[in-house]
Amino acid sequence: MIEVKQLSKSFKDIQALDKLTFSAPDGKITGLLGPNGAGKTTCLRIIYGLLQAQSGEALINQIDANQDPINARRQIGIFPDKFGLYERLTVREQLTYFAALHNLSGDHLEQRVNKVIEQLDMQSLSDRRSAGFSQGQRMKVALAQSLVHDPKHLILDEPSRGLDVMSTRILRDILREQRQQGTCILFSSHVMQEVAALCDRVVVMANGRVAAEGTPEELCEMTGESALEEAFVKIIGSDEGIAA
Ligand SMILES: Nc1ncnc2c1ncn2[C@@H]1O[C@H](COP(=O)(O)OP(=O)(O)OP(=O)(O)O)[C@@H](O)[C@H]1O
Repeated sequence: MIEVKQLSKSFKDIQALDKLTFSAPDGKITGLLGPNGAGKTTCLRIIYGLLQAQSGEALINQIDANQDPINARRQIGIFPDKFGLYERLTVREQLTYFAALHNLSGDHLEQRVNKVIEQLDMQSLSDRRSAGFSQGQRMKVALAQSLVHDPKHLILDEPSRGLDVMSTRILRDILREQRQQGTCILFSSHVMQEVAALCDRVVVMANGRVAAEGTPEELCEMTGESALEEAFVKIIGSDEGIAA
């Protein structure tokens, strides 16, 4: 479970997060939806220990990323916004390298690498170097890399940005599969369709704060709207920076 409690972060005079508080339960997909500049990336970067908050807590399985970023990060798989692949390594070598960074070794490491290759149906790619891979193939490697240490929490920043329809569908299928295995999945988006298609719970952010949270149905009920899109616009007070 990921719990964000009273998290505040400012960059000089910009208050990016203002006592942000929400939680993302295990076995559910939680979407962080907000317009550009709402503070989504700042929040995720604090959770995975790349940024320090000025106050508040970002707890991953009870470990505060602000106090103990290394241990907190061990609990997390990160699907990066840019797929930084090592193009001279084969897929198997790259996955082995990342598994080793997460302290896996020996038979267990080998089993995990084989498992993600199978899970993502990458057998035919596994001994190829990633230079020249298509966008969908690169996405699969990045996703396999985030899952190789079998994390109980998966964090994705704008996951389908730049992906074609096929890659987006593969990504969604894998996220649903991970959810079924009990993984806590948190992703940020400013694309309503993506959130509506995937999320069990939605945390709507604006100006570094939670504007509303609940299931898509609850958000509609709360605002008296039948369409999620209208509910979001009502909650945020504008449709600027949100994509349909
Ligand atoms: N390193 C930084 N230095 C200065 N200001 C920053 C920095 N990072 C973020 N900000 C500011 O903090 C606010 C929140 O930014 P953040 O990137 O978290 O928003 P976001 O919701 O992820 O937006 P987007 O959807 O555009 O990625 C914005 O006003 C942004 O300009």
